[in-house]
Amino acid sequence: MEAQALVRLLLTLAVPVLVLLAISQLLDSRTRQQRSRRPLQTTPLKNVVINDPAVVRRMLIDHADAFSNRPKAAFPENFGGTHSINSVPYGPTWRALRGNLIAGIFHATRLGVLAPLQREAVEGLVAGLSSSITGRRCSAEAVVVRDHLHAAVFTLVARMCLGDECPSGLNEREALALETVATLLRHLQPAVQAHPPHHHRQGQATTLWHGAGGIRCYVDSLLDLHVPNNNDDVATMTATGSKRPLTDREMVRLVFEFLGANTVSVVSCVEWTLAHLVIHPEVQDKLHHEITSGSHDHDLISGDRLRRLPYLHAAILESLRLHPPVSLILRNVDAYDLAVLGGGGAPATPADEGGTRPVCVIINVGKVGRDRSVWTDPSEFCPERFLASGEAQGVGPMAGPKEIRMLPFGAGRRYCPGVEVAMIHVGYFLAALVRDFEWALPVDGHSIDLTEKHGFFMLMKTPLRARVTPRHHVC
Ligand code: HEM
Repeated sequence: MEAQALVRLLLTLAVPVLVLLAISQLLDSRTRQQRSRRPLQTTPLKNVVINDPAVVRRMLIDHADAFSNRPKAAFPENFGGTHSINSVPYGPTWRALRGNLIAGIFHATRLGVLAPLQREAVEGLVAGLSSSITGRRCSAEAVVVRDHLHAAVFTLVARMCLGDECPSGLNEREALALETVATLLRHLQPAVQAHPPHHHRQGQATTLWHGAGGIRCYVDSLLDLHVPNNNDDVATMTATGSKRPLTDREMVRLVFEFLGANTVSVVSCVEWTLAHLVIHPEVQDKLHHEITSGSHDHDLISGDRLRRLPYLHAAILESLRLHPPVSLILRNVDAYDLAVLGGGGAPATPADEGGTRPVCVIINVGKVGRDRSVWTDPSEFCPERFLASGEAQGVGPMAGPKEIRMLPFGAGRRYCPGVEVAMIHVGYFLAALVRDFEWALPVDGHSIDLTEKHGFFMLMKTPLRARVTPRHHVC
């Protein structure tokens, strides 16, 4: 069966399966409720919140060895003992999985190959938004942009993950259905493991999982990957002993991580930035001027052109400073290591003297970005601070080794491996949305609600509603 047909079939199947899943979830949650009445047997982990940028830098960068693991409690779902890059303990397996993502998929030399997929996703977003505006009853009606954005970003990410035969131009429903299929895969893991589809092993992949147009997708890289059997040799980070391919269950978990980490974080950042552009029309005008001056439409969708848009870059950084999509950074450390750095308060003895006790360090990324001792008027949205002669000239998305002023992508060994691709994707989507549409407050008197909704990702509590007017004929 052709890959495209297979994906369409999956999308069609998703609806009835969803109903079944909802029922099983309901039954499941009842069982969980019953179980939750029993007392918990686990010892609670002590939480220590640290938001001082200087201490954060000492921990994550100077003492990276001791601060390279996340607490297990942060990953409560039972994935059958498998790990994502996020959850795997620091060691050779982590290095193999992370190295595969960075070198195999996100390497600078490979990012250019993604340009056609990125262009299609951006064009799909503009077309979708245009047709929803055309369908409005009156021109003053406000549009909720998040669903459009989510569909466009997810389509792009699904194609990076599953291959370029994954259909482009998914509408919101299809994107949601495909995402549901990914979620279902997670739920169906036991069945997948009982009947592993070995036909996709050793280069005999199904067309769905292999891109035919020269774009090596994430699943291809996972099929070829071998991970060490032993993840314990942290001292040398070399795998002693043999290597093995990933199990299907492990692949499902990694695919699920790729789809999730790649989508919502980018949607969140674009939506927050647009919200500030609605509140600050003068910033939007400046941005529009930068994006359109001296460019033809197609110039926009190129990495080269994006790099020559400093004000766009500054607006994205300012948005990430104020509203980091991943708002908490967690580390599992020994109380002694923390006490040595002056955190946690309680005196501790080294682990080898029997005094070990794990502590969960929580870094609030938003608080670091709004620290009054570091930023002038920290709550103000002011992209100019990141331009030449601004107070944050030279500050980028990655936390610097000498000083941390903000850390939207984390710091130290476990910093976000998607930082470059995320900045490119946010830039592409924002540039197209500002180039083609004017964003304004709704005329029905609603203002923009900047309340944050905290979860694994930090989104706007009330999705952005704005009056969106095409700047020219964009369909
Ligand atoms: C605006 C977009 C994004 C933001 C703000 C963001 C932020 C973060 C943050 C704060 C962390 C934790 C870092 C730490 O603990 O020090 C993280 C980890 C991670 N992110 Fe992202 N991320 C974004 C996009 C992406 C993308 C596009 C991917 C691609 C798959 C990705 C994959 C990951 C992975 C795999 C980890 C775990 C890394 C490890 O433990 O070694 N992220 N991200």
